[in-house]
Amino acid sequence: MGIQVHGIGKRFGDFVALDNIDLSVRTGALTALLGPSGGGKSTLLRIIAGLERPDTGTVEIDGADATRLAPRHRGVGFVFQHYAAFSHLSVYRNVAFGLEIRKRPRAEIRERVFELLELVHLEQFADRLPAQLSGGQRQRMALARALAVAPKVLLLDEPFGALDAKVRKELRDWLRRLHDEVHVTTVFVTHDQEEALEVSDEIVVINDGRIEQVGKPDELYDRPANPFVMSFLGPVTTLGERLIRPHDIEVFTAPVADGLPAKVTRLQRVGFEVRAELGDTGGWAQLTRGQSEALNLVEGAEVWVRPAPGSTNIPAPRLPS
Ligand SMILES: Nc1ncnc2c1ncn2[C@@H]1O[C@H](COP(=O)(O)OP(=O)(O)OP(=O)(O)O)[C@@H](O)[C@H]1O
Repeated sequence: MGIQVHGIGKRFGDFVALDNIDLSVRTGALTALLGPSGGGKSTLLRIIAGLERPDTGTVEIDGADATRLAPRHRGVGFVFQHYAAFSHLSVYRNVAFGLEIRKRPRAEIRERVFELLELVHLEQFADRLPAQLSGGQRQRMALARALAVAPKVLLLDEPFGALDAKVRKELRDWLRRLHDEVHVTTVFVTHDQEEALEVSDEIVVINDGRIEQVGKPDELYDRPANPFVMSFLGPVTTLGERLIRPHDIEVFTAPVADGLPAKVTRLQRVGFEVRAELGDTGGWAQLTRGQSEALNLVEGAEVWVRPAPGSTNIPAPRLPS
């Protein structure tokens, strides 16, 4: 069940936005569509929502073919980055809106709206206007409104994208807890790898209109399918012919088995970490301040470097010549 996407293709003129996408989203899971800007994440989400028509392929929601259904008949709730609230209606009425147009009994609406406002911690703001809320509170109201009509699927397009870093972080922790309470199948778009790694059950990496990899956050981190996925999830460098994370490079001041000789061409302290540029290898190692001090590292030092045991490293892509 959940969401099944088969053979979805979408062009805008000559530009291929989505190229034959197959994807299965698990019921009840929180799934992130992660990738760089312009990769096709929003287009895929909008096709699932019914806001955009695919050129080819099908969308199945909860076991039923939804490809030709209008958005309101798909049982989906959605929230966008810049949420458009009804500015003249109270928070209560904004959340109640979908239930009112469905002509639900007044007492039922009241009960449901207060249940939702409690869920998003806005019960004391029921009578305020949206303009009297902070950005984070408005996005929580948007989520309550999307959940009001008990959607089978919740679709979120960068819902916290417009907010500052601290509020974003609070909201994503909160989204995770909310999801653990309501368990509605949720797909959210983000270009922020930390957000995806922290919050989601499953991540779909999308780039250039194609899916690069699908997996749980740990699977993607530990076993990236290719250099793109590995470098999109965080900093990478090279060691010999391998692509590796800089904190997975071990540094020694005497020769070690399998160690590559290198010279520290630059030492840069950045907060709690020290970056050691390894001139002749072209890479760099990330150490803690304590590690760097214990090794007495200085610029110009001769060192030996090797991948830490158990670290993830994959063949480095060849640079175009
Ligand atoms: N209506 C449209 N007309 C023409 N091109 C479009 C249209 N919608 C999207 N595109 C193009 O399709 C590509 C994919 O866009 P999409 O918004 O899906 O990417 P995205 O991965 O969500 O990126 P972002 O994070 O920047 O929103 C982009 O190059 C975009 O310019």
